[in-house]
Amino acid sequence: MSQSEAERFGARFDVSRETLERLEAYESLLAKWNPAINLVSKSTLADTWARHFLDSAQLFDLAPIEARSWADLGAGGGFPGLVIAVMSLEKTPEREVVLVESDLRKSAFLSTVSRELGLKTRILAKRIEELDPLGVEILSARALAPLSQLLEFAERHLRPDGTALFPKGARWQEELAQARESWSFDCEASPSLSDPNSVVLKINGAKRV
Ligand SMILES: C[S@@+](CC[C@H](N)C(=O)[O-])C[C@H]1O[C@@H](n2cnc3c(N)ncnc32)[C@H](O)[C@@H]1O
Repeated sequence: MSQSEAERFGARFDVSRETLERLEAYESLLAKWNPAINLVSKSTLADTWARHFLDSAQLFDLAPIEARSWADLGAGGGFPGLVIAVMSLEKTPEREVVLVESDLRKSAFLSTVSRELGLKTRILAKRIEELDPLGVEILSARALAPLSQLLEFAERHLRPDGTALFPKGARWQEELAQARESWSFDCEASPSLSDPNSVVLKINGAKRV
């Protein structure tokens, strides 16, 4: 862990020392478990704050602070869901973050971090397609599926007035055009803080056309 990275993160997102200590504990657990279960690619592990924490935390500010329910689909090693849960504990403590991850070893990791950090989460070790509708206010998914598929998940799991937040890479415009063939929706694309070619798509009011 680089102290200056944590400090920069703290200043950028205006979070307390306690929140930074929780993220440091998360970083240690990630480094400990990663060789066995490959939660993130080895090449990004040395740069967890920029590649994973910052990239996840940017979604926090795009969601209404009053939202009480958030689900992160295909959470993997906890990005963005666990970072959102850490920030929520300080800033909106009544919020519950549901983490959906079908891989049992990864979901065991999510449960361990969550318990050790005292987070308000619910870990669902199931396939997204097998879940009863979650009815959440905010839905996120990073590196899970093309936008059209994510909108199908949102149709089932997001409240009609809810907001979907999907980080997307360099081909985001192509995915957006393809999704518009089957869906109508409002979409704002915010430039990513972690990669100049990437964006976070904020989607509301998705309906099949
Ligand atoms: C490429 S990883 C991304 C993980 C994390 N969101 C990230 O950005 O680091 C996709 C994750 O989604 C999980 N996954 C894929 N399809 C799923 C499904 N249908 N239901 C639940 N989890 C799924 C995989 O096990 C994997 O951990």
